Amino acid sequence: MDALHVEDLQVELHNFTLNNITLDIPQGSVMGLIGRNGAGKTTFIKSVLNLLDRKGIVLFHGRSLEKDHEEVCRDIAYVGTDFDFSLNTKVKTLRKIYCDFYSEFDEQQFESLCEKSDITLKSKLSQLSLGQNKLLQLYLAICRKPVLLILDEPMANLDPITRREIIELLSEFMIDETHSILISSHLLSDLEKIADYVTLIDHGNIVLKDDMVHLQDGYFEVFASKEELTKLPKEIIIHVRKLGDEYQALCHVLDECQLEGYHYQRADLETIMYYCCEQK
Ligand SMILES: Nc1ncnc2c1ncn2[C@@H]1O[C@H](COP(=O)(O)OP(=O)(O)OP(=O)(O)O)[C@@H](O)[C@H]1O
Repeated sequence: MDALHVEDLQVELHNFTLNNITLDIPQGSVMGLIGRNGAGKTTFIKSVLNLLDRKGIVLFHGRSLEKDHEEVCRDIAYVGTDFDFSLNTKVKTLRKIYCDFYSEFDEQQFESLCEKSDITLKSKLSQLSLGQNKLLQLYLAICRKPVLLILDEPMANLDPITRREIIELLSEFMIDETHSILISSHLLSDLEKIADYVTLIDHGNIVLKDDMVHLQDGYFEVFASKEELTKLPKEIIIHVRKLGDEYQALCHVLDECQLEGYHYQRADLETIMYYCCEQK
């Protein structure tokens, strides 16, 4: 069963359209959502959660938010770009709200996570750093014990050590095979550590969807002349860029032997994104 099934999702905003997005997140896996600024990642996440008007099918473990609102809301925890509490709210007030509202909320885990990040229970949100605010949102979400975590840029404003700790925390969350994560991030090296699948959105369209093993092993950047490139099988060439007299191509091969005799290097996620996104 898929933790999230999205089919033909469409969103029309004033100056932006999200076009026929179709994707599945198998239960027990982490889907990374990547794309340039303004590509449509947040719009996608918000529309999946019915925070924006949309067309299409969205099912969480086979259930829809419209028909099974209570169960679906209990199963999902969302960390977005905004935090819906007043800056005067104290951490201990949030702890109480979450304890009252979510029967599964793990108070002890929450307190120990806060302590680790120097977030004191008597602090107001206004007294926390940007990073601590983000961490607090993540801790509240994780301690609710959801089955699906939806995280929009959770690593923004976090230092490299804290980011590692968050990746460990998310990896611990994923030990339970019924858990799944949808995570958008510009920090591709973080996603490379945790995502099982990656979806790349560009100008409101999915331009690439693959699993991380393929992404890390099957994509190569080939440097060649136009004549040399024409000798490569067309089906392995994903995108070509011209730089001066030289051509660079992103190729997807099942076996590196297919590139024998060519000057090439393995493409990381950033390079793949560079080729697949339209230049502005
Ligand atoms: N409420 C809204 N009304 C109208 N347009 C919007 C609204 N929210 C976002 N947009 C537009 O939709 C497009 C996609 O924005 P979105 O926030 O989804 O991008 P993103 O991929 O999350 O970008 P970033 O990486 O910068 O956060 C942008 O052009 C943005 O201006």
